[in-house]
Amino acid sequence: PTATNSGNPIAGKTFYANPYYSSEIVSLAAPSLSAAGSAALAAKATNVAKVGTFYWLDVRAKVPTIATFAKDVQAKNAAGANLVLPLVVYDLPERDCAALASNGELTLANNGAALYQGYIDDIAAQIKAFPDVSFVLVIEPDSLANLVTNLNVQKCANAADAYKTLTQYAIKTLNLKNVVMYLDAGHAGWLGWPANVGPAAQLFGQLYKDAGSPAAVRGLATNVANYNAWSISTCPSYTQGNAVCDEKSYVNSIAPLLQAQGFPAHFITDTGRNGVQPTKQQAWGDWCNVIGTGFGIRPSTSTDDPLLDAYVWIKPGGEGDGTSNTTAARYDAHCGYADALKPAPEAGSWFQAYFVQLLTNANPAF
Ligand SMILES: O=[N+]([O-])c1ccc(O[C@@H]2O[C@H](CO)[C@@H](O[C@@H]3O[C@H](CO)[C@@H](O[C@@H]4O[C@H](CO)[C@@H](O)[C@H](O)[C@H]4O)[C@H](O)[C@H]3O)[C@H](O)[C@H]2O)cc1
Ligand SMILES: [Mg+2]
Repeated sequence: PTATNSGNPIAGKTFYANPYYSSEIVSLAAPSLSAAGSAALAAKATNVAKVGTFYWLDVRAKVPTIATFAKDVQAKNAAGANLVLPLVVYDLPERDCAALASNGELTLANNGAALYQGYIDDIAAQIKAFPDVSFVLVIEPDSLANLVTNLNVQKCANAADAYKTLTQYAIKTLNLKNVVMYLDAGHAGWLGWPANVGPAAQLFGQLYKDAGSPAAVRGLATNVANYNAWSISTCPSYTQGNAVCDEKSYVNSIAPLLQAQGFPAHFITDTGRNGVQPTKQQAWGDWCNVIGTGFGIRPSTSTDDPLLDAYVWIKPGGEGDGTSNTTAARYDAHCGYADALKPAPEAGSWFQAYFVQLLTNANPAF
């Protein structure tokens, strides 16, 4: 494929709305809203349950769920739907190495590399069992991005080689006909800085080539679990110093650098929590449970940029970013900041007040 408009492999597809997220809403959010007398919001909540979000394989125990969802997708597609199954691969040893909130189950000291390869093998086996189902995979949020900016963090420095070799293992093993993969690439406020975008492109390009340029690797995913606009006319104050202040400009600045290295990357961008612009972030690096946010543009493969395959909801809105309990093992100070909604549950757990915030502030509205 040559230019930036080579065929979008997910064009026209709809993202599967998995029953895990819809059950969080139907069994947790809606009843709570009704009990609080917000019948109107409860009704809107059930509409959110129909939106296709990415399902995070954040522990090995969740891998068998793939089969459950894939069977449902098969049935729905047999009945005329045009669904793809969106998943996040997210279990590297020393996960989230520069933070604490999302640290995972695997560590290098406890056989984490071998266990991770087993995790990837299990995912591949599930996918191979459903050759007629198309899978869209986001590979390891917050991993390679941390190798660009946080090698000064001991945990990241120690894990750097493992992150690279295991990511290569993942994209080679998951390089299957019914798979489209996007490597996580942070966001405009992380790797979009002029000082970071070159090293980022170098890292992604090298890894792509070292893995043999896998056909299933379509490009990069941006803004995962973050809040940046896809396209904004006035850069918010907290982005000062970086003209690359939205995801569209980040994508358009990194794409040619990747192309130059033989990586014809295309993109997907997380719009699950970017509906309110500018955000209420006090600093651009504030990432935890940010107040005042809203659901953003709905998932769609109709975009305004040939580089962008789709707007997607990767971080499921309503699942927390990190606990605000200062005594918790995974307590990260970012989740105690003034612009972080409190009290907050552990990362990945249902955060009802946050869901209500996103729903109330949704743009477009529900
Ligand atoms: O003026 N200048 O010239 C200049 C030059 C350089 C500057 O430095 C840049 O400053 C940026 C902040 O502005 C930093 O970006 C932050 O980096 C954090 C990781 O360290 C990210 O945190 C992750 O966020 C994830 C969700 O996105 C969480 O899931 C995950 O748990 C969590 O760890 C933040 O998003 C991201 O915003 C850059 O590293 C840093 O290089 C700054 C100014
Ligand atoms: Mg996180």
